[in-house]
Amino acid sequence: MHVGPTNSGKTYNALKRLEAAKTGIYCSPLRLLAHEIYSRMNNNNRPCELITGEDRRTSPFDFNSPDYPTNNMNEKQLPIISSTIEMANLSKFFEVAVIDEIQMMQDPQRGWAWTTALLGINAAEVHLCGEETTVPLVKKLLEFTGDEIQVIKYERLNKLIVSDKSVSKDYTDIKKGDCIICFSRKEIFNVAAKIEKKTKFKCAVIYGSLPPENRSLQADLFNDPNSDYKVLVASDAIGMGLNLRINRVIFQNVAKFDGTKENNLTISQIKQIGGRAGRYSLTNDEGEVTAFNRDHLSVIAKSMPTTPEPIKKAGIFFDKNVIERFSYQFPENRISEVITAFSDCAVYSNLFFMCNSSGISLVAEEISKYPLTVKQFLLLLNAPISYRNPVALNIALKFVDHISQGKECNISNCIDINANLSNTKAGLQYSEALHRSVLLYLWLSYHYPTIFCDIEAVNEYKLKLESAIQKGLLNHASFV
Ligand SMILES: Nc1ncnc2c1ncn2[C@@H]1O[C@H](COP(=O)(O)OP(=O)(O)OP(=O)(O)O)[C@@H](O)[C@H]1O
Repeated sequence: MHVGPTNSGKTYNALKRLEAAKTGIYCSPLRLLAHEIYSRMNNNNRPCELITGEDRRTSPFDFNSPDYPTNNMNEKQLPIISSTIEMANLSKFFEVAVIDEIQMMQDPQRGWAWTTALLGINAAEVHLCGEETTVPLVKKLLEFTGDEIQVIKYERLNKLIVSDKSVSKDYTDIKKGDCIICFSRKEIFNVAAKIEKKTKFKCAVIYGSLPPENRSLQADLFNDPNSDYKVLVASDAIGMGLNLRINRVIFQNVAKFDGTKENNLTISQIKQIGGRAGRYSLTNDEGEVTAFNRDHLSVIAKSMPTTPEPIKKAGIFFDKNVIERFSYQFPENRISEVITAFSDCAVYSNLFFMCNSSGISLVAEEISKYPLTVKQFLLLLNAPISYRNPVALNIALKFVDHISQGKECNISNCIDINANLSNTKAGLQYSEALHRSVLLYLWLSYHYPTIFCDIEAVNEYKLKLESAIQKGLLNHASFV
């Protein structure tokens, strides 16, 4: 286990070991990070394949070519795999597996994917990277599997300091390399517009519902020393995966609205977000963390040196095959009812918790209106369907309709791909919803290749959407 604070080289060292292995897999928390490792490995002459829900790519090397990469024994290297955690191959044997951000086992929605990989991956050496708070739980779980564990502790590569004074609320103290952390899309655009008005800097923006491709483009704008985008305004979506040239993190707030109420940020969240300042290899200066509000700053100052409580439980989720067998016993009930009953009745040890199935229940409710087989129904419950966004949900249901009828689905059957994509606030939101639909189409194409076979048009449209979203983001000053 490689444990330590953010920016301490945990993943870097685990990946060095993976690169040298004969066979191996990297399990990523994010699609974009899986892509980054895929590109980085192949650029380092280490053949690598990519497997995510939406994308599969072979290594760019030709095995029969004399230039095919070899190891120091002059043997041709088998490709390693870079995969998203949910897609991790649990049946193949690997010499080395790397599971990144292992503390995500405690995530209420996706935690099950880390627990399943930890307990199920078939490798001689498994490298877990993440927070030290996960060590006691991992040790307990490994008592059941009989694995040996070695814990390697890391220190931050760059110094990180907490400012002794807060930043002026009128934004006049904003400097190049600052990153302001806000907790809603609306607030991000408001703050970015004010900073652009009060200072000479332009702002790049990053938030959770932005497609990863656009997050990456915004990160490039901010990282490029020759661009005017010297300031970043972002949500906590920057906590994982992106390498950013941030010198100073400024918290706009230390509480986050969850849809019903405001929750104070946890110590672990404050450390993870604050730790993004002063990323080693991008900025060699020390990082700094501060806030606009003095009370917020004292919360941050208390949190940064504090060790968070160890995590106590790992997420689990039901197995599709079990639900399928269950559902045959209750032919009178809808599958959504079977799932709810299963979640309510499941008994498990206190080392685990059942991941939140409310999103799945909403999707189940919507798709139960279509004549699907049990297998189709259960597969769709795992699909990335955006049930909260009416535009994306409506398109998803058109896809479901095609599946239920076994009818070929061209993207233009479900989306007007020739319609203008505007760069207004509403236009940006609309393009973001369409992008989610396109990703769903690609996800479905791997499960129903004869129904969702319009791949070339979809990939072309995906690029068009990313370009429209980028234009919308550059126009953010007009949103407020
Ligand atoms: N020995 C090294 N030589 C060169 N660069 C390094 C070295 N160790 C780490 N880095 C670079 O420092 C940065 C942070 O490293 P890494 O991503 O491994 O940190 P981490 O501890 O996994 O942090 P996080 O949890 O925030 O991802 C990366 O850009 C990485 O490439």
